[in-house]
Order: sequence, then structure tokens, then C-alpha cells
Amino acid sequence: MTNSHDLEEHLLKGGFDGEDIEILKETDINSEGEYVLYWMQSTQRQKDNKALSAASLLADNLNLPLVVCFVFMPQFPGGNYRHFAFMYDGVKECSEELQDSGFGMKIKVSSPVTELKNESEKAAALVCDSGYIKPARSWRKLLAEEIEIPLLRISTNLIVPVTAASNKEEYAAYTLRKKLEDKIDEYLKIWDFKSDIPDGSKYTSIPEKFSRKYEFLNDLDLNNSVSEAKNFSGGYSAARERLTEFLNNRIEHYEKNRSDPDLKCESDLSPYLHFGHISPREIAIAVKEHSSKKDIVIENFWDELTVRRELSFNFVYYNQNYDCFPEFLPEWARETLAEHKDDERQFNYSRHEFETASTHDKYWNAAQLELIHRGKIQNYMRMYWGKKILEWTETPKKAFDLSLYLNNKYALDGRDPNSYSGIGWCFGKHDRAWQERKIFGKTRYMNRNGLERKFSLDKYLERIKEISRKDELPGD
Ligand SMILES: Cc1cc2nc3c(=O)[nH]c(=O)nc-3n(C[C@H](O)[C@H](O)[C@H](O)COP(=O)(O)OP(=O)(O)OC[C@H]3O[C@@H](n4cnc5c(N)ncnc54)[C@H](O)[C@@H]3O)c2cc1C
Repeated sequence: MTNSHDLEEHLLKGGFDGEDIEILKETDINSEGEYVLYWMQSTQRQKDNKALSAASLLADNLNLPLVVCFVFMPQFPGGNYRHFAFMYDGVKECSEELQDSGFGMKIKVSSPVTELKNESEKAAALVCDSGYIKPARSWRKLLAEEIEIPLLRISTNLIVPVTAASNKEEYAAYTLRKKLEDKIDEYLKIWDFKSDIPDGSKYTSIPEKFSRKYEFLNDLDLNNSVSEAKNFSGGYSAARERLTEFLNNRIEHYEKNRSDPDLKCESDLSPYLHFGHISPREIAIAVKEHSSKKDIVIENFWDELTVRRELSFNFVYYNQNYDCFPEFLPEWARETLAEHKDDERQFNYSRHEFETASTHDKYWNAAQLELIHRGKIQNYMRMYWGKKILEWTETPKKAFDLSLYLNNKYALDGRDPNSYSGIGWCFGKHDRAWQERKIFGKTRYMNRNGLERKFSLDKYLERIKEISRKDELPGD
């Protein structure tokens, strides 16, 4: 193998398909290179990590060690202490596993482009995982411009690679569903890696303080505005535990009751998916096996994980305006929101009032407190939360910006493709027109009466009270 195309060819022979691989830097291999380098960024795990698998296959062919490099970037756009504390757990666990497998492990603190450029000088070739939102994509592009060796990006964190699922932006779940259904089975296999390659341990370099979580994090000079979410520890083992608990106790109720905030049927896996601590494929396979063993229906969960989630990636991949309001919206939603922009608002809250859960509505406040204290909002309440921000803010544009701000600041699963499509959905993305109303126009309406009619919410409010350690929830 002498260049980027040979590397690609080798991966194709090893079972990858063309949609799994993108050559970001087309050039010759460094024949003096001492190792193959894998830049781990979005996929912080050893198990079912296609990028790791590809890098190890190339190292095997070149008879070189594999070195994995992870860069903590304290200035990560929008990242704060909460996100780093969760991410740390995953990177720590996985770095130990990778070293046990004989790979060199480098942990750096800086900017990925600078660090990877330095590390690439001794490398034969570089492999990276996939980043879908803008900053992650631009680092990969920038890195490709800076280095002198081949750079291959491997599709990770999706079941079906985004370009294999569809070659265009999809209008809604129903337009993507069929395309995914036709493909998904061929992608439902766990990817392993080669560990019988030359030992890479002599390249390992890890900061001395890395084993001591809080000392290490405190030295990073992070944005400390949001504290650690104590209900969630990160990492593959924690993700696997959540999955097992979900399968044993909740998935069978999920089909009928997933929306009910009192019953707490959801999996809570989104933070782990966001940081790549577990692969969606592993979850899908486990869920499928469980459903056939126990003979239970998993249609709704399957649809959320394999269609709705993959639709979000399709959205941010093909629509470069995914974070620009109102450009990312379909025309009908743009028009109707513009027509109703100046409708009188009965409530018009400031950012501070929203952020401190000080609205008149105890349900909305509870959702916001859940976000602040737990780092995640229950599925149905998250929709209510987003819809009410639209209703109680001066303009739809301000509501969009505010929703993103709050979601991405406090949610452990924030800054994800799902964040943009979830919030976008509140404004009509991936939805259809409904009966026209004030403020909402033809976008879907949600109201408190509906919420109270459907659910009791007593247990939900109790739970949030407990989490937020308050005697009374504000509002009402
Ligand atoms: C206003 C708003 C903001 C949102 N922000 C985010 C966000 O920042 N990050 C995030 O991951 N999700 C977001 N979502 C989508 C959804 O609410 C979460 O994915 C879900 O609540 C995560 O909890 P869970 O893992 O317990 O979900 P489960 O119900 O157990 O579902 C399992 C997995 O399926 C996927 N999934 C479930 N519901 C959806 C959905 N509606 N769209 C896409 N994928 C879905 C997720 O990956 C989830 O982890 C948002 C939705 C709304 C309405």
C-alpha cells in the first residue's frame, strides 16, 4: 500500500463499503512512519467502533502499531464542566481498554488540529471517526489541509452511513423510513478490531493527573457555569448497564407508555449515544434479540433509534443551515411563522426567567429544572418545553436561539444532530401543517390542557422536586 487509495482499497476488501469511507487527504503514505494514527473524537469507545476497526486493519497490513490519540479541547464550542465530566468517564474507560489491547494511547489537552498535526509527523497514515455538526466537520477539513499523510474518515455513530441511507436531505421520517428499512439489515453487524498487531505501548503518553478525575478536570480551565450531572456517569460500562436495565424493566412498557412523564419508560441512552460511548448498532441488535426472546413489540423504540435519530444526521449533513433560523425550515413553516410573528403573546419571558424556571407554568418549570439538575428532559416534556418557548417568546427567531442555548448548555445530549432536529421540530421541521392558530401559525400546537388530560404528572412533579431539592416547584 503506498497511498490513500490503496488504503481505501484494503478497507473495501476487509468488508467496509464505499459509503463508510471518505478520503479527506489524498496523498502518499509516509514510508518512514512508525505507526498508524487513529484520532478518536466522536466515537469514544472500543466496542463496535468502525474507525478503530479500519485503523487496526491498516496497521495490520502495514505491520505497524496502532496509536490512538484523544484531544480534550477545553474551548470546545458550547462545552462546559458538565459535558467534560461525563465525557471524561468514557475516555478514561476506553483509554484503559485500548492500552490493554496493545494500542498506544495519547491523551492531549489543546486543539485537535495542532495536536494531530504534530502526532502525524511520525505516522504513516491517519484515520478519524465522523463528526456531523459544523465544528467537528471543519476540524477534519482543516486537519486535512495541514498534514502530509493520508487522512481517511470512517462513518461512525450511525447504523446506516448517512450517504448510504440517502443522497439528499429528507423531508420527514416517512420519506427516509423506507430507504433505511431496505438497508438496515446489511449494517447490523458488530465491528471488531485487530489486536494482533505490533505493540504500540511505547508511544503511550497520558498526563500524570489523568487518573484523578477532578484534579485533571479542574486543571483544564473549563467553563464552570454548569456542574456535573450526578445522575449520569459516562462510559461504555455505564451505557451497557442502562441498556440492560432498560431491557429488563422498561422496554415492554415503552411501546404504550413512552410519552407518559410519570411512568419513566425511556432508555436514557441519548447522552451515551451523543458521546459515542455506545454504538446505536449495539443497542439495536440487543433490542432486537431481546424482543424475539421475550416476544415483545419494539416498533416505537426501533423507529426512534433507527429512523428518527438517523433522520437528524441526514438533516445536519445535507442542510448547512441546520442551525440558522428560519432558513432550515420548509417553506410552509417559514411563511406561517412569519405571518404570526407579531401576534400578541399572553406571556413574554426573558432568557433569565426561562433559565431560572420562573414561568407561570409548573409543568414547564419542572421540565426546565429537570434539564438543569438532571441534564436531560423526559421525551414528551421536552416537546412541551420547546413548544412553550415558541409561544412565550417575543419572536420565533428569539425562541429558536433561546431553546438551542438552554438545550445545549444543560443537556448532556446537547450539541447533537438530534438537538437541531428536535428543536427544529418545534418550529415545523420534519412535521406537517396543522390547524392554524395564534403565534404557532400552522405549526403543531401543544397546550397544558392536553398535557393534563393525557397524564396525571403527579409522579413527574414529585421526581423533579426530589432532583431539584425544592419543597415547592415554582409556577402556578
Ligand atoms: C425540543 C427538543 C430538543 C431535543 N434535543 C435533543 C438533544 O439535544 N439530543 C438528543 O439526543 N435528542 C434530543 N431530542 C430528541 C429526543 O427528545 C431525545 O433523543 C430523547 O428524549 C432522548 O432520551 P432517551 O435516550 O431516553 O430516548 P428513548 O426514548 O429511550 O429513545 C432511544 C434513542 O432514540 C433516539 N430518539 C428518541 N426520540 C427521538 C427523536 N424524537 N428524534 C430523534 N431521535 C430520537 C435517541 O437517540 C434516543 O437516545 C430533542 C427533542 C426535542 C423535542
